[in-house]
Amino acid sequence: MSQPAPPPLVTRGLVAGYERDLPIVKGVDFQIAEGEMVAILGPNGAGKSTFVKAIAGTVPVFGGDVELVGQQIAGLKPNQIIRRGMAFVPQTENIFARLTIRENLQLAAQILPAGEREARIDAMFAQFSDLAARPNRPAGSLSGGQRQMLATARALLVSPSVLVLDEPSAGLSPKLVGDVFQTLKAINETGVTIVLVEQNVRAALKIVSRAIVLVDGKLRADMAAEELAAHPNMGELFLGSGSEQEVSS
Ligand SMILES: Nc1ncnc2c1ncn2[C@@H]1O[C@H](COP(=O)(O)OP(=O)(O)OP(=O)(O)O)[C@@H](O)[C@H]1O
Repeated sequence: MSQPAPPPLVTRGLVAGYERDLPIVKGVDFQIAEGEMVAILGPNGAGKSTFVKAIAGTVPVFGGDVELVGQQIAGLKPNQIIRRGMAFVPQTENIFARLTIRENLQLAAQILPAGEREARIDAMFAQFSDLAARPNRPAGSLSGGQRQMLATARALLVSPSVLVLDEPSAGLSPKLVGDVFQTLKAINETGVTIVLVEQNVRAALKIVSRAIVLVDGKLRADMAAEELAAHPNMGELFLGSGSEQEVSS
């Protein structure tokens, strides 16, 4: 009998932060199945961004494992992680404002073999019609939603199997949040596994199938999106008050 394929992304006891003696992420176990879309939720300062940055290799990992399709990636550099199939869209500084849309995509495409770059850029223009409409426009002149689309297109250029986004809706109007989330849902439906950090809890729970809640760097809940949305103690879950027990479905 053949072995089942390893999950796209797993963390085991992940400890990470900015100083070794002051960890922000304090031993988080997380797993996502192929094709799943999962939100990382929690109060301000809970360590959500630090968690995904550690997975993406932009914040130091001090302990535990991160596995991408069964391969250990903790401690690798961001570019090595991208080459193994995981792309990360940071919350800020995710595009080059002074460069045009096309130049932004060309820069991201440098990681690909030369012969594949133009075809992948064309594929992104086919997928993101707003970007294709004016490819020579400076990225700095785009609206917040379009910038987020450009940052996402830069990440998708490398055909990742896992896409990780840090607060893709930050700073956007409710209408644009809806547009960005629908685009992410459509990307997920093409088979890309997605992990996203979100503050916009209600909107996020409408597009993901599952969510985890981090409080003070620890896993507080891991449950189906519908169940979390209907949870009678959602406020308590997010504040981390009440029982110190992990809440399970
Ligand atoms: N570059 C940094 N250097 C040192 N500490 C940092 C740095 N970035 C974040 N922190 C600290 O790490 C903790 C967790 O921050 P993090 O941004 O991961 O939380 P978060 O859950 O994403 O919060 P928010 O929703 O407010 O963005 C906070 O106490 C924060 O001050």
